[in-house]
Amino acid sequence: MDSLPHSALQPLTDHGINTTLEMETIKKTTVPNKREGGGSNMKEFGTDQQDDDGVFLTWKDLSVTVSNGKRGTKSILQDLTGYARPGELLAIMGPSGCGKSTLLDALAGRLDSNTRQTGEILINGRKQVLAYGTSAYVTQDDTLMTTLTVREAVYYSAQLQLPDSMSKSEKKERADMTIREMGLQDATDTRIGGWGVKGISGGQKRRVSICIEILTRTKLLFLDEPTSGLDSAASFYVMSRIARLGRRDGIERTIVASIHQPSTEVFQLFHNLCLLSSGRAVYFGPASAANQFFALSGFPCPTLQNPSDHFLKTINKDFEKDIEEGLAGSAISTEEAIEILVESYKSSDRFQQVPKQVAEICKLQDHKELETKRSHASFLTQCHVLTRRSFVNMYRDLGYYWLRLAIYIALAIGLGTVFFNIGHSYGSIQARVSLIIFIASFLTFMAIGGFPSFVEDMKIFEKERLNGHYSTGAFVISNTLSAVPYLLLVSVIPGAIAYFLPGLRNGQEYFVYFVSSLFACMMLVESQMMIVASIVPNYLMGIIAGAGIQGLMLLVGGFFRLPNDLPEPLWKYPLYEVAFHKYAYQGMFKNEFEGTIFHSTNRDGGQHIITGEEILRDTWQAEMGYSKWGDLAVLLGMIAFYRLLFLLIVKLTEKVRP
Ligand SMILES: Nc1ncnc2c1ncn2[C@@H]1O[C@H](COP(=O)(O)OP(=O)(O)OP(=O)(O)O)[C@@H](O)[C@H]1O
Repeated sequence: MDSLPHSALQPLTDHGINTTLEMETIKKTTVPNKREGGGSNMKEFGTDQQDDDGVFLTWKDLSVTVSNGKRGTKSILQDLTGYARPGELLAIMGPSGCGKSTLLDALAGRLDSNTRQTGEILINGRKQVLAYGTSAYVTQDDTLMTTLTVREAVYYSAQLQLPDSMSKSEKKERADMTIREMGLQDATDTRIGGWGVKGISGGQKRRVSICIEILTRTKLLFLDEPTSGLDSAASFYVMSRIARLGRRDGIERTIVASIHQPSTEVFQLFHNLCLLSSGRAVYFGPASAANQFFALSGFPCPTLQNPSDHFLKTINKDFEKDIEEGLAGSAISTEEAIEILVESYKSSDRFQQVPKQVAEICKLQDHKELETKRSHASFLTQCHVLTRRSFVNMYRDLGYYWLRLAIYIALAIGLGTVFFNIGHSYGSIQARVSLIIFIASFLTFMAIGGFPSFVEDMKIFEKERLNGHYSTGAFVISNTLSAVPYLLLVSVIPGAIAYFLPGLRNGQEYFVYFVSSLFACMMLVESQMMIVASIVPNYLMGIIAGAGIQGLMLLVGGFFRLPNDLPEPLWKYPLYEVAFHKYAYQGMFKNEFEGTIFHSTNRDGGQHIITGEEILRDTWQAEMGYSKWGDLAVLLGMIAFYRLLFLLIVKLTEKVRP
């Protein structure tokens, strides 16, 4: 369990407000008349009708099913009807696996593609898509850049999400204020940490995730278990600040949160409660009336028991025996208890009122269409901030480039030693070719080693992109720019060792070409791996798929089987033509051999001369119609092509997402 540092509790006492008083204040300020919102009369919506900037979210007969293969379909949500209104906090509660996250996903338009949704979800009475950036969603898992400190993570995010009209200092102030609001002031300079590197605690990560999503104060906020990993005091402070957001700066925000185990104090912050059991509604209505509903249905909350604990205990059928015993001598099973509650809810006035309220919300004519574009940082700012963030991440993540640099140096020293001073004899031709092939194939092949780190980047990108933090174009550009210095480093240093120790062709121009070609190949492999990551976002499968693609290209690159010997359908056309190895090998061969002469002495003492052009044309069947710079240009063109393809795939995925 994460414990909140003492100073994190200070803001309340700093302002001379005690906990109870603050709760009262929250209730008074954020809970207008509609706190008792069970009634269906239109007066109830009076204030909201005037506030046409708020977001009314309604759902009617919402069902979600998932295909269970041959076993048919499994129902996750069944005929749910409800609403969430501006200035209010709707809590979704229920036992684990009852469908809370699925309901949130459905409302946020993020259901998995293997699910099927029926029923109607309306925003401000209209069917409209929640465009990127019009809502924020704090997901259950904390996908954060582990190498950054808390301050950096929130500050970079503020720079990305807040508009250019805000000054840098204002953005910084907003970030600092949000960090303080979430009680993270003592952890600001601690790295988030992740696999293998301990950083902040799980509960603190949860709060960093919330910080990042509440920075822009979107009008619609979804939170999936915002208090998981938090102790009861931290849960209360976090939830009270979230509740306060509902009516901050004179703007009413709609907040929907799934929550597992609210304390009595936290429960009192909820305006409405949606209680689910196995995807069915057990109760929907004012949170304050839920206790009475349970009592009237024959399940009164025992004195001194937290009502939310009582609700969950009554409807949790995962641990049948314990619950039965827990039902204070009651002879009925949990299944029966749930049936009684569901029927009791269906026959209640409240159940009749909910669709009426939904209809009334939908009838309101003056609701604006949801803003489709939120004001962001400009594209240039996004590129700049993302490049800086990515550069810092690559610098601090040993697995991204540093480990590769160390291994490349070791390999280059190995190569330099094995091929040390190959000389200029006829026999050195074979050694030169072998050395070049090893460098252009194996060293570039190892560029897939950065894949796991890139997959982590992709996860963060996907989460941030779904919440509309920045554009896909900015991500691709920044990822390309931030990688350049590191790729230069891993191609120049090991490249120089592997070039000069064996004594490859003398001359600055030749070395520059060699290193440029190595750099282009590494970047190309990374670009191909980006595409793999966008299709197979899983380490192991991605590395296997990536290695398979590289292996195939290596096979048809024109060395292991000469170009004219490759079978024409498929292997020569198109694979040989699209394999980057063809251009890498031919470019590096031309760089090494074009314009050179090698002498050999026969057994009888006769001299034999072979030119570099003959080696290229006759031995390696290189295409001599264009220069080595043409090969390099093809490699650079391929980098651009693969990066654009990645952009296209991500954009298409966004389009086909439900
Ligand atoms: N895309 C999916 N494919 C298959 N099953 C799914 C899918 N989405 C949800 N489910 C199933 O639906 C049920 C509800 O899942 P959901 O994540 O909504 O529950 P939850 O109430 O949020 O649980 P928890 O509180 O433990 O997070 C689970 O049994 C889950 O396995």
